[in-house]
Amino acid sequence: MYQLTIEQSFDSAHFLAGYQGKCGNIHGHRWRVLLVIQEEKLKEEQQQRGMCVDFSTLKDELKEVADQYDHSFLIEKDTLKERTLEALKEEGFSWVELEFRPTAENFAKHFYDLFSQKGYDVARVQVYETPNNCATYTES
Ligand SMILES: Nc1nc2c(c(=O)[nH]1)N=C([C@H](O)[C@H](O)COP(=O)(O)OP(=O)(O)OP(=O)(O)O)CN2
Repeated sequence: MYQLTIEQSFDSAHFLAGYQGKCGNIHGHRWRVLLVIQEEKLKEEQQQRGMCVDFSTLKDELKEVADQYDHSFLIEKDTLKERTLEALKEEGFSWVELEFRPTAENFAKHFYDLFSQKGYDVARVQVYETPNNCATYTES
């Protein structure tokens, strides 16, 4: 089995709704996402001969996803008042509404599912929320 690992990152603000402690306040992270995909066999033809998939293809796909969150405010759906969102909008701030609480675990599963849906055999996804804190999601 061959495995490829690709890393991308994004800088975002978030808070954990309902969290008793400092992470309940708005704060920022540089989120590092490590995507590991696997293949039994390498491609045999043309450009990708001897590869599972071209690193640059995978890197671009992960960057496209990471860029959706970059320099944004990640808000779990229904956790801020409508008038707070209106005020953010008036100030010209942008945010991304998430269906899940923005924890490292939930992001790891989110990226796992996304790349599985794209047709990759995803071995695992690791999300570093800080240099020392990392969550891994795998199904194998
Ligand atoms: N299992 C999880 N625990 C926590 C998560 C998470 O995603 N999964 N997230 C948070 C907070 O977002 C927090 O910012 C990160 O944790 P923490 O270690 O408290 O952050 P720091 O490294 O900045 O803490 P220092 O005390 O400054 O070292 C909380 N828990």
